[in-house]
Amino acid sequence: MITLKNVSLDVNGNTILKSINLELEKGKVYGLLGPNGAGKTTLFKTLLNTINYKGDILKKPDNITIGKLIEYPAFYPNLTCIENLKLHASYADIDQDDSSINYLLRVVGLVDAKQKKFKELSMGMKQRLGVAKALMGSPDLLLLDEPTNGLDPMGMKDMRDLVEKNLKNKDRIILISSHNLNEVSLITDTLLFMRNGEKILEIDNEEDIYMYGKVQHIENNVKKDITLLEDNKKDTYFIASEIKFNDLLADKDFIYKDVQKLTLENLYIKLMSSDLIEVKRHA
Ligand SMILES: Nc1ncnc2c1ncn2[C@@H]1O[C@H](COP(=O)(O)OP(=O)(O)OP(=O)(O)O)[C@@H](O)[C@H]1O
Repeated sequence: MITLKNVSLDVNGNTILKSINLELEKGKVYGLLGPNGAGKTTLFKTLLNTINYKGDILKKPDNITIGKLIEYPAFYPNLTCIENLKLHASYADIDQDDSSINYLLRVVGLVDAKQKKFKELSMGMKQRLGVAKALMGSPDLLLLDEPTNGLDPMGMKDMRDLVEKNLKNKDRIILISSHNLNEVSLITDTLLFMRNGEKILEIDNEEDIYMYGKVQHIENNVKKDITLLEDNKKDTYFIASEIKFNDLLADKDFIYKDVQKLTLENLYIKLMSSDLIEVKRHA
């Protein structure tokens, strides 16, 4: 488990990350969504401890290992896949013999291309080699920053299968950032929406349809199955999966108004183009 408490970053007076609170649990895949400049890559860098942030990141156990694919995968163009991975293993002081490197190449579907030079690989193959590098040492936390960037639909599906079948396991936390909402919704357990350096909503990724509207009579009760959102503190809104919302309708203590169905894309647009932000609950 990794806990972020009030993680913030200011650079030259600009807020890059704003008081991020987050709990990452092992066995789960998290999707990080947000527009260009929202702070997704910077959040990865705080987890990697490569930038000076304020706040705390608590890791249990504290020797959690991290694998990363951040920005464009960097390899030597004239070396083969296998040579690149061996070189990285020696730089990173990770004990990898030939059979474990071959195993990694098999996991990412590159075993037939292992003697190809990096510069000869397709974009999708390069990304998968980047994943193989990230997987070295079987990390507890895997950070994948836009792993489907530049991939065609087949490449995206390959990456999705790779995450679901080979990367996800009960002991690992996976955090994936992407601009591709469909991809993210297909492979993640939890969606994290970021805007202007702030985590504005965290929601279980259960369905493609979300119910959204205003909610009243929430002050004295805490509804577990809805996420409350505030818009400039004028009104309280809610967001819930369709199934949960149908259960909630039976509870007459709550009044829901202006309810509409939103696709993930519509939800994203609404969150990014308004002041909506998740309300902290009093548990
Ligand atoms: N080294 C740096 N110095 C100053 N500002 C930076 C630095 N790196 C990033 N930023 C700024 O931090 C903000 C967040 O950038 P970041 O790369 O984390 O966003 P992102 O959500 O990953 O965006 P994208 O979707 O384009 O990858 C941006 O405004 C960016 O200009």
